[in-house]
Amino acid sequence: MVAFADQVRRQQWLGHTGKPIQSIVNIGIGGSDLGPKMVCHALQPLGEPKLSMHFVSNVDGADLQQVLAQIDPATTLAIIVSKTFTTLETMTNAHSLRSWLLSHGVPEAKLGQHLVGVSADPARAIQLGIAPECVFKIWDWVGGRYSLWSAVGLSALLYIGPTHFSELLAGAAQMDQHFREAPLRRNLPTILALLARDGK
Ligand SMILES: O=P(O)(O)OC[C@H]1O[C@](O)(CO)[C@@H](O)[C@@H]1O
Repeated sequence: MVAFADQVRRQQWLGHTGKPIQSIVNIGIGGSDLGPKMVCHALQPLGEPKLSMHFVSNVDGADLQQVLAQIDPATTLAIIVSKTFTTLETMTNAHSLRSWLLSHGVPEAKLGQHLVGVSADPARAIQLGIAPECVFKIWDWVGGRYSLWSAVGLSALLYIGPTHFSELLAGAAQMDQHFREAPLRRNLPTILALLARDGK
């Protein structure tokens, strides 16, 4: 995943016309959308300025159309993120985006340069035309709401780069440890949960 991200970030991963990737479109919903979207938003100052990031989750076609109006198929990389690769909203948007690429000049044989997948079920991703080596695997035991820390974080990795992404993972591991060990009155996730409850 890091080798792939490095290639895209160094402008060595080329679209079908030989131009480097400039736009990343993350297609997913729930945990396959919100985590990476939040990281890209929150860590924008660390983001790669040559990449514009887009997130599509709504099955209402207006969501996807708004993004397609801003990007060039020749320089677009779509990441289809779905643990199951069966989620209706994500599959609908993935098929629409695939058709848009094909109808805007991307030859079927070169779709692999514009489409990658993240899934616990790589065979389903390959059926969509994604090259086997471009399917990044999520472990079965990763729950959707925590999946940012797995391959679902690919768009965040592309945007903030491997060094910052490793720091993000290390920070999460540190917080896991703090949650397990800190006394309740100083336990940050516990305090946040209590504040959220009181806020209701
Ligand atoms: O990643 P998938 O399989 O497309 O599922 C999308 C989301 O739907 C849920 O299964 C339920 O909302 C979440 O856990 C998950 O993040």
